[in-house]
Amino acid sequence: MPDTQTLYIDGQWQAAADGATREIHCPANGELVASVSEAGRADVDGAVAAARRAFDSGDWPGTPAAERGDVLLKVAAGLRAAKDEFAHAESLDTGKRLVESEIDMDDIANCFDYFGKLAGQDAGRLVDAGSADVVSRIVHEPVGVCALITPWNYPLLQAAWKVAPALAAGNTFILKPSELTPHTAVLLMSLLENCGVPAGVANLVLGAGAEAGAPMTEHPDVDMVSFTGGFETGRHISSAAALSVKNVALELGGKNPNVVFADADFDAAIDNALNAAFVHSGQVCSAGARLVVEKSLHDKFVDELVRRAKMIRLGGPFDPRAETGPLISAAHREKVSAYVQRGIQEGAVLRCGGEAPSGDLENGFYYLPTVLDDVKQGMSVVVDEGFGPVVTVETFDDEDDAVRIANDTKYGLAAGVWTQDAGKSQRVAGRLRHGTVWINDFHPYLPQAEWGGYGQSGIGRELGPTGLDEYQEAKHIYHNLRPAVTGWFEDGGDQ
Ligand SMILES: NC(=O)c1ccc[n+]([C@@H]2O[C@H](COP(=O)([O-])OP(=O)(O)OC[C@H]3O[C@@H](n4cnc5c(N)ncnc54)[C@H](O)[C@@H]3O)[C@@H](O)[C@H]2O)c1
Ligand SMILES: C[N+](C)(C)CC=O
Repeated sequence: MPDTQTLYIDGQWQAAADGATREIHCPANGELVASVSEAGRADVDGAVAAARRAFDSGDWPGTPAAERGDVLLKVAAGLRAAKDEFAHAESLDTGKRLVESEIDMDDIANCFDYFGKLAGQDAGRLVDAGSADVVSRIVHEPVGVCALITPWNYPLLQAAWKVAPALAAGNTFILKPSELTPHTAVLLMSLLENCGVPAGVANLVLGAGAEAGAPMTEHPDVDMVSFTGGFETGRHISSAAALSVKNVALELGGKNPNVVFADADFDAAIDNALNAAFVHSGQVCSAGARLVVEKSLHDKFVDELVRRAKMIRLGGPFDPRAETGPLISAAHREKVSAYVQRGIQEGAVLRCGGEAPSGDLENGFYYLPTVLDDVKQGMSVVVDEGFGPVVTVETFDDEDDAVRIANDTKYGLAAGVWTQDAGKSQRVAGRLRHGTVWINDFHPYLPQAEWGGYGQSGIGRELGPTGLDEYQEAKHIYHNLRPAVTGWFEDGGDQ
C-alpha cells in the first residue's frame, strides 16, 4: 500500500480527494515516521455513503450475530499474530514505550475476543404482557451508521473499544483516529479486510477534527457518534450531533483523585501513586493526577514520592532503560508547562519537575515528572485536567473529608483508595462519584467491566455488556395472537 493511499472507503484504499497529506513525526525525537492522506468533507461524504449502503443492504446487520462474533475472534487472533508490527507502529506515532504498546495490543486483542464471544449470546427478552393471547418480546438491533472518533493517547485501544462492539452488534462505521496517530488504525482496517469484514462495513478516514471529524458529526446519514477525547471537543460534538438527534456516546477527560489513608501499605501506595500519575507521562484519561493523602501521612509520603519521581528515567519508545516517554507534541508540552506555571502562580509549591529536561532528550517533547504540593481546592491545577506528568497534593483529616475532597470535581472518571481497612475502603468506594474505583490498585481495566464517567467525564459506558448495548436499539415486538374488534369507534355502516 503506498504511503498516501491510507483512507479506506467502501473496501478501497485511496488518497484524499484533494490529494492532501500530513506528515507524522515521532514525539520522542521529531523524526518523520510517514506521510498519510488527510481527508476532507468529500472523503467523509464518500465514507458515510459507503457505510449507509452497506448498512441498508442488510447484509452485515442480517449476518447471524454468532458469525459476526467469529469474525471478531479472527481479528483478535490476527492482532496477536501481528502484535510486534502493531506495537511498533503505535510507539512510533505516540512515543510510548514499546512495552506499553505491547500491553495495549494484548488488551486490544482481549477486547475483540470479549465482544466476539458476547455477540450471539443475546436472544432478546420475553415480556409478560399480562395476557395469554399476547407474545411480547424485546429484540436488539444495530443502531446503523456509526461515526467513531478517537484520541491520540491510546490510539488503537480507544478505537477497539468502539470498533469491536459496533461490529458485534451489526453496525457499519467510519473510524476517524486522531490526526496525530493514524498508523494502527490503518493496520486494523487491513486486518478487518483480511478477516472478512465486507466492503463498506468498516471505513477509515484520517484527518483533522474540523475538516474530517466535524462533517461526520453533522452528517444526516450518520445515526450515532461515539467520541473519546477532550471535554471541549465532546461538548462541541454533542451540540453538532443534537441538530439531527443522533445517538451520542462521550468518553471525556478526568481529574482523578488517588486517596491514600495513613493505614495504607506504604510501599505499594507509593509505587502505585507514581504509576497513577506518571505512566505514559500522565497522558491518561484516568491518571491519578490528584493525590489526596491523610494529613498525618503527608510529609513522609510526599517526601518519598518526590524522591522517586526525580529518579524516573525518560526516554524514547525503544530505549530499554526508559521508564516513561515524551508528550505527544511541542504544542501539548507548551500547554502542560503553562498549566504548571499557572498553578505555581496560584500558590502551589513546586517540589520537583516543572520544566523540560536538558541534554540529549531535547529533540523530543519531554517534560519532567512534576509534583505540586500544598494545593487548594479551586486552584486551576486541581480543577482542570493537565494531561501531563503532573500530580497535585491535597490533604484530608478523616473519611468524610476524604470523600468530600475526592468528589469535589466536575469530572468523575476514576478514583483510587488506599487503606488496609476493608470496611473503610468499601464505604469510601461506595460514596465516590466516579465511574471506576480502584481499591489498593490503580489503572487496571477489563473488557468485561464497564468503563465511563460520571459528571463531565462523559455519557454512556464502553466495555462490558453495556458497551455492546450502546450500539443497539431495543425494539418491542407485540404480537396479538387473538385479533379482535376493539369497539372504540362505532361502525356507522354506509352513513
Ligand atoms: N474517558 C476516556 O476513556 C478517555 C480515553 C482516552 C482519552 N480521553 C481524553 O482525551 C483527551 C485527549 O485526547 P485528544 O487531545 O486527542 O482529544 P481531542 O478532543 O482534541 O481530539 C479527539 C478526537 O476528536 C477529533 N476532533 C477534534 N475536534 C473535532 C470536531 N470539532 N468534530 C469532530 N471531531 C473532532 C480529533 O481530531 C481527535 O480525533 C483527554 O481529555 C483525555 O482525558 C478520554
Ligand atoms: C481508558 N484508558 C485508561 C485506556 C485510556 C485513557 O486515557
